[in-house]
Amino acid sequence: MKLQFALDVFNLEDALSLTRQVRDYIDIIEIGTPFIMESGMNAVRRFRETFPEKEILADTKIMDAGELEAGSAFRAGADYVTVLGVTDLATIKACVAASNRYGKKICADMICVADLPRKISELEELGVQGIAVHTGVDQQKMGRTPLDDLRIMKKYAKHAEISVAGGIKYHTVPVYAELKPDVLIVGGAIGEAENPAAEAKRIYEKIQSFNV
Ligand SMILES: O=C(CO)[C@H](O)[C@H](O)COP(=O)(O)O
Repeated sequence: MKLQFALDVFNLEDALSLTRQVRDYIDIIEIGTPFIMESGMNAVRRFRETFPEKEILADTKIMDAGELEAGSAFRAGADYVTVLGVTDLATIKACVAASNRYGKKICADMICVADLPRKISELEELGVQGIAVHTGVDQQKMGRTPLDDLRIMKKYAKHAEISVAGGIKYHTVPVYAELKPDVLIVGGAIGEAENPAAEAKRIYEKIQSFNV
């Protein structure tokens, strides 16, 4: 199980500095959607140069023009690019084509997908390499968590790597880790902590205790 650190920030230099503090405790760096909206693919390029040893996910949440937009993020240095599961299958197919051209991976974000079992089957049929269970920031404010969706995902996914995101914190890591997703995604709990390095370390170590 890997730890993906989501950078939902706005300032490139602050994000680089924050990531330097936690780099020993994270496996995947997520260039979050608000960050991409602010800094574009320049953020992906800078992180690729600065953290050559890390995997990078560009959280583009693609909705259209799949080949064009995914290709842009892969050329900038992303190892994973996200597409929205709710979009047209033609767009998802185009993203997968781009991932195969660059030898990288597409991750479908299942935020707001109503029929998870059906969508999981369609995505795996198209060759999507990763699927993310995701309760968004606005949904979290209504008290929702991604736990039930993760249970469904584990039941129906056959090949794809499974990741999970949505307000995960140190004390809730075990309930997710017990379900054995491939990637746990944590944003605010690390980025907004008083001591991000200490928080990343204890979350990373907790995850490692489930990897034995
Ligand atoms: O994709 C996202 C928002 O759309 C976030 O990156 C993801 O939800 C993880 O952040 P947090 O742990 O703060 O919920």
